[in-house]
Amino acid sequence: MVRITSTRLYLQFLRRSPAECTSKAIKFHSDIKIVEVGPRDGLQNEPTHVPTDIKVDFINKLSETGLTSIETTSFVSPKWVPQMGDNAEVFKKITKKENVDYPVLVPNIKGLMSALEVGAKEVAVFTSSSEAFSRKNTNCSIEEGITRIKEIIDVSKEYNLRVRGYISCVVGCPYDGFIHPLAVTKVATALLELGCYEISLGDTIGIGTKKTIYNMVKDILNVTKPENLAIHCHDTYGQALTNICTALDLGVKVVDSSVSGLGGCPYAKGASGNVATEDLVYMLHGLGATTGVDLKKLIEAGHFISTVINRPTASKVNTALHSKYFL
Ligand SMILES: CC(C)(COP(=O)([O-])OP(=O)([O-])OC[C@H]1O[C@@H](n2cnc3c(N)ncnc32)[C@H](O)[C@@H]1OP(=O)([O-])[O-])[C@@H](O)C(=O)NCCC(=O)NCCSC(=O)C[C@@](C)(O)CC(=O)[O-]
Repeated sequence: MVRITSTRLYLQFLRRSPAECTSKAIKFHSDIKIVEVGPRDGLQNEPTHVPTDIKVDFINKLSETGLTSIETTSFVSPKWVPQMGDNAEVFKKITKKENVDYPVLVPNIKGLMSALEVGAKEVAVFTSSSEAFSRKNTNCSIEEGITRIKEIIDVSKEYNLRVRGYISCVVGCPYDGFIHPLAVTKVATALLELGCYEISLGDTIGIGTKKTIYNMVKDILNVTKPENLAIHCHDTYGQALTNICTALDLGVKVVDSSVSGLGGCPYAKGASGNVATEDLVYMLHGLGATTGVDLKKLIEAGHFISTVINRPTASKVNTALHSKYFL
């Protein structure tokens, strides 16, 4: 807590405009891009099957909120993640808006080919900074995973596809425990060298704190600029917003989130959803940042999906504002 020791200092403090009291990074980077991962990261772990048309309606509603990137589905093995088994149908059926990107997650060349067939323009590849998680999630080592990613990127270049890279377990792993920042920097360097335009740093089990997130991002900034990074925080321990602010303070300007806080990873038992997009937008707007997102429409989309999957929203902002806006 700041202790004000003299009346003069106290008066100076009171005279500061609200903008001066905001996070450093927000002042320097007022445009924050949100990558909505609810339809993919959010729904992939849902135990009951969500009908394709519901997924399509959900994505269409998200497309109307002002979000500019919506991760739509994943072209992974349906044996591993059955919920994403209707990937092609979902992708083909959604109404694509010109100013919105619809990236899809792919684990290998087979997934990439399916994504190309339906006309995806951007793919996301994924690996981990933890060896054990890599094996659980993709049945291969980190090194083998990076070889698969190289194959994906080589083909993607021929088709002018943008490739975003995810790294999971950037501060901790459910199997390997604490992850050293150097392990993350090593994988991030490899993905950037291969040609990923952005690396999304995933705190898969939401175990990060201000300190561990700071140390991890700071270390990666030895090899790349903040413009090449995104932060992806699950909220298992309620630290997501704080951790996101920590990354923003270091210059990161892209944040992943899931409307209504949907989600969890099928290979990280107990991991809860991503930070809720509604909570993120509320926080960013409160800091004076621009996101282009209409909070009211977002709340409606979050309420829609929570209702159809029969799950209370994990967004505090949605809980607080839904009745005010809609009842
Ligand atoms: C990578 C594999 C495929 C390896 O799985 P495998 O079993 O080693 O692969 P395989 O090559 O032996 O294939 C097994 C079967 O899957 C099929 N197959 C193989 N590939 C595909 C494909 N692309 N699309 C459709 N089918 C596929 C393949 O054809 C074969 O079918 P069969 O001959 O038995 O009938 C598997 O482990 C997999 O799909 N893993 C994905 C797991 C996943 O989706 N996890 C969640 C996403 S990552 C995440 O959530 C974290 C993140 C990104 O959000 C960030 C964070 O929070 O940390």
